[in-house]
Amino acid sequence: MPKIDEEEIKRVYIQADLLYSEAEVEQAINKLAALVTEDMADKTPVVFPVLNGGLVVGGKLLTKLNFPLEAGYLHATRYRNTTSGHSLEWLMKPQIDVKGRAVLIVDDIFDEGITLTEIVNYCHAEGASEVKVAVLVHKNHNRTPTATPALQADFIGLEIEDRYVFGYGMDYKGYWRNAPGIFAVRERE
Ligand SMILES: O=P(O)(O)OC[C@H]1O[C@H](OP(=O)(O)OP(=O)(O)O)[C@H](O)[C@@H]1O
Ligand code: HPA
Repeated sequence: MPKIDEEEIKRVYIQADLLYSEAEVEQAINKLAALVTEDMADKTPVVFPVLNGGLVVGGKLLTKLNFPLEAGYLHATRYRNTTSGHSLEWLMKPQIDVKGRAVLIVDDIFDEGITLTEIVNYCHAEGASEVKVAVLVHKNHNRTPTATPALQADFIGLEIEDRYVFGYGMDYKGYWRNAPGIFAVRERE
């Protein structure tokens, strides 16, 4: 395990640009809850936050969904605590049977969409009757690989520009998932 550069981790936080304050993010989670409730309140869904990044928004969203649902989790990673994506590695597949069920996947960020595409395809292959996706943040860019089917998130909290971000579950090299807001890493000048 390479030793972490604590100075770099602290510097990145100090120099980062705040894109959305804690209050703005909390408001976005309330909006997500309203959108999900309107669509799924009568479907007794199974809700799976995607660990690690979906831990914060998943937990915050769950207590705002005031209708019958089952909550589990799944764990998949593509960036492995770096700032660029690779192939998806499953660390834990859903442990609740999704056959014939409406499923809600909750994640922190839709970037290239590869992670959520694979998870949605997996749930469909396991027999889910429908699979919806809620993300706290959607990143705007044109980098999506052409091989990726054009999955769209069904419920989006906030739109962000094409910068590497952290906070509210999103990490910078494994750190700052706890940052109280959404911050963009400052590019080197
Ligand atoms: O749209 P994509 O380009 O596929 O990227 C989005 C995914 O990347 C992050 O997970 P990561 O692989 O970093 O694992 P983590 O959740 O443990 O941070 C994030 O939590 C999303 O799940
Ligand atoms: O900008 C990002 N930040 C944190 N995690 C991510 N996973 C994909 N894109 C990002």
